[in-house]
Amino acid sequence: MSKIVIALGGNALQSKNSAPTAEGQLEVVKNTCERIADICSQGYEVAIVHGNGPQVGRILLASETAKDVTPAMPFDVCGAMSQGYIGYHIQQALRYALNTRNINYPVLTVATQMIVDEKDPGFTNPTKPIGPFYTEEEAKSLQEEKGYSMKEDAGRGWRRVVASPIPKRIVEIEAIKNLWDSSIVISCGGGGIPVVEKMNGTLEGVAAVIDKDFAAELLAEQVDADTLMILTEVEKVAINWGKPDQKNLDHMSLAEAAQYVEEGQFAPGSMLPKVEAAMKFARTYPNKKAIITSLDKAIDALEGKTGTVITFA
Ligand SMILES: Nc1ncnc2c1ncn2[C@@H]1O[C@H](COP(=O)(O)OP(=O)(O)O)[C@@H](O)[C@H]1O
Ligand SMILES: NC(=O)OP(=O)(O)O
Repeated sequence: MSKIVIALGGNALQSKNSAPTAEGQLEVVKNTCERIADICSQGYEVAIVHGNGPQVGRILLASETAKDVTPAMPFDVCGAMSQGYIGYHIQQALRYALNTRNINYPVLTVATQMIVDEKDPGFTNPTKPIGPFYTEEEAKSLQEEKGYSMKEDAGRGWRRVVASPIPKRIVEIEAIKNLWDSSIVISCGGGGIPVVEKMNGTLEGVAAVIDKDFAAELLAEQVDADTLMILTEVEKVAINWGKPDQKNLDHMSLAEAAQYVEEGQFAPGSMLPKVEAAMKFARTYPNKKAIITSLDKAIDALEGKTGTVITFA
Protein backbone atom coordinates (compact mmCIF):
# COMPACT_ATOMS: atom_id res chain seq x y z
CA MET A 1 0.00 0.00 0.00
CA SER A 2 1.21 3.51 -0.83
CA LYS A 3 2.31 5.59 2.16
CA ILE A 4 1.55 9.30 2.27
CA VAL A 5 2.55 11.95 4.76
CA ILE A 6 -0.04 14.74 4.58
CA ALA A 7 0.79 18.25 5.78
CA LEU A 8 -2.36 20.23 6.59
CA GLY A 9 -2.29 24.00 6.15
CA GLY A 10 -4.19 26.73 7.97
CA ASN A 11 -7.34 26.53 5.84
CA ALA A 12 -7.75 22.84 6.79
CA LEU A 13 -8.13 23.92 10.42
CA GLN A 14 -9.83 27.31 10.50
CA SER A 15 -12.07 29.42 8.30
CA LYS A 16 -11.04 32.96 7.37
CA ASN A 17 -14.69 33.97 7.45
CA SER A 18 -15.53 33.13 11.04
CA ALA A 19 -14.16 33.78 14.51
CA PRO A 20 -11.25 31.51 15.49
CA THR A 21 -13.22 29.64 18.15
CA ALA A 22 -12.78 26.01 19.17
CA GLU A 23 -16.25 25.25 17.73
CA GLY A 24 -15.31 26.95 14.44
CA GLN A 25 -12.12 24.92 14.23
CA LEU A 26 -13.97 21.65 14.83
CA GLU A 27 -16.44 22.45 12.02
CA VAL A 28 -13.59 23.05 9.54
CA VAL A 29 -11.69 19.99 10.78
CA LYS A 30 -14.79 17.82 10.20
CA ASN A 31 -14.75 18.72 6.51
CA THR A 32 -10.97 18.23 6.33
CA CYS A 33 -11.30 14.78 7.88
CA GLU A 34 -13.98 13.77 5.35
CA ARG A 35 -11.39 14.45 2.62
CA ILE A 36 -8.67 12.56 4.50
CA ALA A 37 -11.04 9.63 5.02
CA ASP A 38 -11.70 9.65 1.24
CA ILE A 39 -7.95 9.23 0.73
CA CYS A 40 -7.83 6.39 3.27
CA SER A 41 -10.77 4.64 1.60
CA GLN A 42 -8.78 4.59 -1.65
CA GLY A 43 -6.30 2.32 0.15
CA TYR A 44 -3.57 4.84 0.97
CA GLU A 45 -1.84 4.66 4.34
CA VAL A 46 -1.66 8.16 5.75
CA ALA A 47 0.03 10.02 8.56
CA ILE A 48 -0.94 13.59 9.38
CA VAL A 49 1.11 16.66 10.24
CA HIS A 50 -0.71 19.95 10.87
CA GLY A 51 0.20 23.62 11.18
CA ASN A 52 -0.39 25.72 14.29
CA GLY A 53 0.62 29.29 13.39
CA PRO A 54 -2.76 30.96 14.12
CA GLN A 55 -3.44 28.72 17.13
CA VAL A 56 -0.08 28.98 18.90
CA GLY A 57 -0.11 32.75 18.36
CA ARG A 58 -3.50 33.04 20.01
CA ILE A 59 -2.53 30.76 22.92
CA LEU A 60 0.50 33.00 23.51
CA LEU A 61 -1.64 36.12 23.34
CA ALA A 62 -4.15 34.66 25.81
CA SER A 63 -1.38 33.59 28.13
CA GLU A 64 0.32 37.01 28.04
CA THR A 65 -3.01 38.80 28.54
CA ALA A 66 -3.86 36.69 31.58
CA LYS A 67 -0.45 37.00 33.24
CA ASP A 68 -1.82 39.00 36.19
CA VAL A 69 -4.18 36.14 36.99
CA THR A 70 -2.04 33.09 36.20
CA PRO A 71 1.63 32.78 35.18
CA ALA A 72 2.25 33.10 31.43
CA MET A 73 3.18 29.85 29.70
CA PRO A 74 6.49 29.63 27.86
CA PHE A 75 6.54 29.33 24.09
CA ASP A 76 7.28 25.60 23.92
CA VAL A 77 4.39 24.83 26.29
CA CYS A 78 2.05 26.89 24.07
CA GLY A 79 3.24 24.76 21.14
CA ALA A 80 2.48 21.59 23.09
CA MET A 81 -1.00 22.93 23.95
CA SER A 82 -1.68 23.61 20.28
CA GLN A 83 -0.68 20.04 19.34
CA GLY A 84 -3.07 18.75 21.99
CA TYR A 85 -6.23 20.56 20.99
CA ILE A 86 -5.71 20.41 17.24
CA GLY A 87 -4.86 16.70 17.50
CA TYR A 88 -7.95 16.13 19.63
CA HIS A 89 -10.21 17.75 17.01
CA ILE A 90 -8.64 15.70 14.20
CA GLN A 91 -8.90 12.49 16.24
CA GLN A 92 -12.58 13.06 16.93
CA ALA A 93 -13.54 14.09 13.38
CA LEU A 94 -11.40 11.53 11.55
CA ARG A 95 -12.62 8.66 13.73
CA TYR A 96 -16.19 9.54 12.74
CA ALA A 97 -15.36 10.02 9.05
CA LEU A 98 -13.51 6.68 8.90
CA ASN A 99 -16.25 4.81 10.77
CA THR A 100 -18.87 6.00 8.28
CA ARG A 101 -16.69 4.37 5.59
CA ASN A 102 -16.31 1.15 7.62
CA ILE A 103 -12.64 1.82 8.31
CA ASN A 104 -11.80 1.17 11.91
CA TYR A 105 -8.19 2.22 12.38
CA PRO A 106 -7.52 4.00 15.65
CA VAL A 107 -6.52 7.65 15.21
CA LEU A 108 -4.13 9.11 17.73
CA THR A 109 -1.94 12.09 18.41
CA VAL A 110 1.66 11.89 19.51
CA ALA A 111 2.91 14.95 21.40
CA THR A 112 6.08 15.32 19.37
CA GLN A 113 9.33 17.02 20.30
CA MET A 114 11.62 18.17 17.52
CA ILE A 115 15.32 18.66 18.08
CA VAL A 116 16.70 21.88 16.63
CA ASP A 117 20.20 23.35 16.68
CA GLU A 118 20.54 26.11 19.26
CA LYS A 119 22.89 27.89 16.87
CA ASP A 120 20.35 27.78 14.01
CA PRO A 121 20.39 31.18 12.23
CA GLY A 122 16.57 31.13 12.47
CA PHE A 123 16.90 32.22 16.10
CA THR A 124 18.32 35.58 15.08
CA ASN A 125 16.12 36.15 12.02
CA PRO A 126 12.42 35.59 12.84
CA THR A 127 10.41 34.46 9.79
CA LYS A 128 7.46 32.37 11.00
CA PRO A 129 4.12 34.23 10.98
CA ILE A 130 1.87 33.36 13.94
CA GLY A 131 -1.41 34.53 15.44
CA PRO A 132 -3.94 36.94 13.93
CA PHE A 133 -3.50 39.39 11.06
CA TYR A 134 -3.15 43.13 11.82
CA THR A 135 -3.24 46.35 9.84
CA GLU A 136 0.11 48.04 9.25
CA GLU A 137 -0.77 50.65 11.90
CA GLU A 138 -1.63 48.03 14.52
CA ALA A 139 1.51 46.10 13.65
CA LYS A 140 3.73 49.14 14.15
CA SER A 141 2.26 49.94 17.55
CA LEU A 142 2.60 46.28 18.68
CA GLN A 143 6.22 46.41 17.55
CA GLU A 144 6.78 49.50 19.70
CA GLU A 145 4.71 48.49 22.74
CA LYS A 146 5.55 44.80 23.02
CA GLY A 147 8.79 44.51 21.05
CA TYR A 148 7.28 41.94 18.66
CA SER A 149 8.83 41.48 15.21
CA MET A 150 6.06 42.17 12.69
CA LYS A 151 6.09 41.44 8.94
CA GLU A 152 3.72 41.65 6.03
CA ASP A 153 2.45 38.11 5.20
CA ALA A 154 2.11 37.36 1.46
CA GLY A 155 -0.18 40.34 0.75
CA ARG A 156 -2.70 39.26 3.41
CA GLY A 157 -1.88 41.70 6.25
CA TRP A 158 0.69 42.01 9.03
CA ARG A 159 1.55 39.31 11.55
CA ARG A 160 3.93 38.67 14.39
CA VAL A 161 6.92 36.64 13.24
CA VAL A 162 9.01 34.39 15.46
CA ALA A 163 12.13 32.24 15.17
CA SER A 164 11.71 29.15 13.02
CA PRO A 165 14.74 26.84 13.19
CA ILE A 166 15.15 23.89 10.83
CA PRO A 167 13.87 20.59 12.29
CA LYS A 168 16.75 18.14 12.77
CA ARG A 169 15.43 15.06 14.57
CA ILE A 170 12.02 13.77 15.68
CA VAL A 171 12.44 12.61 19.27
CA GLU A 172 9.45 10.23 19.20
CA ILE A 173 10.18 8.80 15.73
CA GLU A 174 10.53 5.16 16.83
CA ALA A 175 7.12 5.26 18.53
CA ILE A 176 5.59 6.88 15.44
CA LYS A 177 7.05 4.16 13.19
CA ASN A 178 5.79 1.41 15.51
CA LEU A 179 2.31 2.92 15.50
CA TRP A 180 2.16 3.30 11.70
CA ASP A 181 0.90 -0.26 10.96
CA SER A 182 -1.95 -0.19 13.46
CA SER A 183 -3.07 3.46 13.51
CA ILE A 184 -3.40 6.77 11.76
CA VAL A 185 -0.88 8.91 13.57
CA ILE A 186 -1.06 12.68 13.96
CA SER A 187 2.44 13.82 14.82
CA CYS A 188 4.91 16.69 14.49
CA GLY A 189 1.97 19.09 14.94
CA GLY A 190 2.98 22.70 14.41
CA GLY A 191 6.32 21.35 13.21
CA GLY A 192 6.92 19.69 16.57
CA ILE A 193 7.70 21.25 19.95
CA PRO A 194 11.13 22.81 19.45
CA VAL A 195 13.71 21.44 21.89
CA VAL A 196 17.49 21.53 22.10
CA GLU A 197 19.57 18.63 23.36
CA LYS A 198 21.94 19.53 26.18
CA MET A 199 25.41 17.99 26.71
CA ASN A 200 24.03 15.78 29.49
CA GLY A 201 21.34 14.40 27.14
CA THR A 202 18.40 16.35 28.57
CA LEU A 203 15.95 18.14 26.28
CA GLU A 204 14.96 21.77 26.82
CA GLY A 205 12.09 23.61 25.12
CA VAL A 206 12.98 26.77 23.20
CA ALA A 207 11.04 29.82 22.01
CA ALA A 208 10.29 29.13 18.36
CA VAL A 209 7.71 27.71 15.95
CA ILE A 210 8.99 25.14 13.46
CA ASP A 211 7.61 25.08 9.94
CA LYS A 212 5.24 22.11 9.63
CA ASP A 213 6.09 21.58 5.94
CA PHE A 214 9.76 20.97 6.83
CA ALA A 215 8.69 18.74 9.72
CA ALA A 216 6.35 16.75 7.44
CA GLU A 217 9.21 16.30 4.97
CA LEU A 218 11.50 14.98 7.71
CA LEU A 219 8.77 12.60 8.86
CA ALA A 220 8.18 11.43 5.26
CA GLU A 221 11.90 10.60 4.98
CA GLN A 222 11.95 8.80 8.32
CA VAL A 223 8.93 6.59 7.58
CA ASP A 224 10.04 6.05 3.97
CA ALA A 225 6.78 7.48 2.60
CA ASP A 226 6.03 7.19 -1.11
CA THR A 227 4.53 10.68 -1.35
CA LEU A 228 4.79 13.92 0.57
CA MET A 229 1.51 15.75 0.11
CA ILE A 230 1.29 19.38 1.19
CA LEU A 231 -2.33 20.58 1.33
CA THR A 232 -2.97 24.30 1.33
CA GLU A 233 -5.44 26.84 -0.06
CA VAL A 234 -4.35 26.82 -3.68
CA GLU A 235 -4.75 23.99 -6.21
CA LYS A 236 -1.38 24.70 -7.81
CA VAL A 237 1.80 26.61 -7.13
CA ALA A 238 2.15 29.59 -9.43
CA ILE A 239 4.85 31.78 -10.85
CA ASN A 240 4.11 35.50 -11.14
CA TRP A 241 1.56 34.77 -8.43
CA GLY A 242 -1.16 37.42 -8.09
CA LYS A 243 -0.01 39.21 -11.26
CA PRO A 244 -1.90 39.41 -14.56
CA ASP A 245 0.53 36.91 -16.12
CA GLN A 246 0.22 34.36 -13.28
CA LYS A 247 1.02 30.85 -14.50
CA ASN A 248 -0.09 27.82 -12.49
CA LEU A 249 2.41 24.98 -12.57
CA ASP A 250 1.57 21.29 -13.14
CA HIS A 251 5.11 20.14 -12.52
CA MET A 252 8.50 21.38 -11.35
CA SER A 253 11.79 19.54 -11.60
CA LEU A 254 14.34 20.29 -8.89
CA ALA A 255 16.28 22.50 -11.29
CA GLU A 256 13.17 24.47 -12.29
CA ALA A 257 12.09 24.88 -8.68
CA ALA A 258 15.56 26.12 -7.71
CA GLN A 259 15.43 28.66 -10.54
CA TYR A 260 12.02 29.96 -9.40
CA VAL A 261 13.22 30.16 -5.79
CA GLU A 262 16.22 32.17 -7.01
CA GLU A 263 13.84 34.51 -8.85
CA GLY A 264 11.85 35.07 -5.62
CA GLN A 265 8.65 33.55 -7.06
CA PHE A 266 7.46 32.11 -3.73
CA ALA A 267 6.51 34.21 -0.72
CA PRO A 268 8.69 33.55 2.36
CA GLY A 269 6.68 32.23 5.31
CA SER A 270 3.92 30.89 3.02
CA MET A 271 4.66 29.19 -0.33
CA LEU A 272 8.46 29.19 -0.11
CA PRO A 273 8.78 26.64 2.74
CA LYS A 274 6.33 24.32 0.95
CA VAL A 275 8.38 24.40 -2.25
CA GLU A 276 11.63 23.99 -0.30
CA ALA A 277 10.24 21.03 1.66
CA ALA A 278 9.00 19.43 -1.60
CA MET A 279 12.43 20.00 -3.17
CA LYS A 280 14.19 18.31 -0.24
CA PHE A 281 11.92 15.24 -0.58
CA ALA A 282 12.51 15.03 -4.34
CA ARG A 283 16.28 15.44 -3.83
CA THR A 284 16.34 12.66 -1.21
CA TYR A 285 14.13 10.30 -3.24
CA PRO A 286 14.71 10.77 -6.98
CA ASN A 287 11.99 8.16 -7.74
CA LYS A 288 9.29 9.61 -5.49
CA LYS A 289 7.18 12.74 -5.66
CA ALA A 290 5.98 15.62 -3.58
CA ILE A 291 2.62 17.22 -4.37
CA ILE A 292 1.38 20.67 -3.42
CA THR A 293 -2.36 21.13 -3.88
CA SER A 294 -5.61 22.01 -2.09
CA LEU A 295 -7.53 19.77 0.27
CA ASP A 296 -10.48 19.47 -2.14
CA LYS A 297 -8.23 18.36 -4.98
CA ALA A 298 -6.14 15.89 -2.99
CA ILE A 299 -7.57 12.72 -4.58
CA ASP A 300 -7.45 14.19 -8.10
CA ALA A 301 -3.83 15.14 -7.46
CA LEU A 302 -2.98 11.62 -6.27
CA GLU A 303 -4.49 10.38 -9.54
CA GLY A 304 -2.22 12.76 -11.46
CA LYS A 305 -5.08 15.03 -12.61
CA THR A 306 -4.06 18.25 -10.86
CA GLY A 307 -1.79 19.86 -8.27
CA THR A 308 1.83 20.82 -8.66
CA VAL A 309 4.10 17.77 -8.64
CA ILE A 310 7.73 18.20 -7.69
CA THR A 311 10.15 15.50 -8.79
CA PHE A 312 13.92 15.14 -9.13
CA ALA A 313 13.93 15.50 -12.93
N1 LIG B 1 3.83 31.48 -5.86
C1 LIG B 1 2.72 31.19 -5.21
N2 LIG B 1 1.85 30.30 -5.72
C2 LIG B 1 0.70 30.01 -5.06
N3 LIG B 1 0.36 30.55 -3.86
C3 LIG B 1 1.21 31.44 -3.30
C4 LIG B 1 2.42 31.80 -3.95
N4 LIG B 1 3.07 32.69 -3.16
C5 LIG B 1 2.29 32.89 -2.09
N5 LIG B 1 1.17 32.12 -2.14
C6 LIG B 1 0.16 32.14 -1.07
O1 LIG B 1 0.61 31.21 -0.11
C7 LIG B 1 -0.54 30.56 0.46
C8 LIG B 1 -0.10 29.29 1.16
O2 LIG B 1 0.60 29.65 2.31
P1 LIG B 1 -0.06 29.62 3.76
O3 LIG B 1 -1.51 30.02 3.67
O4 LIG B 1 0.82 30.39 4.66
O5 LIG B 1 0.09 28.11 4.06
P2 LIG B 1 -0.72 27.04 4.91
O6 LIG B 1 -1.72 26.44 3.96
O7 LIG B 1 0.33 26.06 5.31
O8 LIG B 1 -1.36 27.74 6.08
C9 LIG B 1 -1.44 30.37 -0.72
O9 LIG B 1 -2.77 30.16 -0.32
C10 LIG B 1 -1.27 31.72 -1.46
O10 LIG B 1 -2.15 32.65 -0.91
N1 LIG C 1 3.93 25.54 12.42
C1 LIG C 1 3.44 25.89 11.19
O1 LIG C 1 4.09 25.70 10.16
O2 LIG C 1 2.17 26.45 11.20
P1 LIG C 1 1.36 27.06 9.96
O3 LIG C 1 1.29 25.99 8.90
O4 LIG C 1 0.01 27.39 10.52
O5 LIG C 1 2.11 28.25 9.49
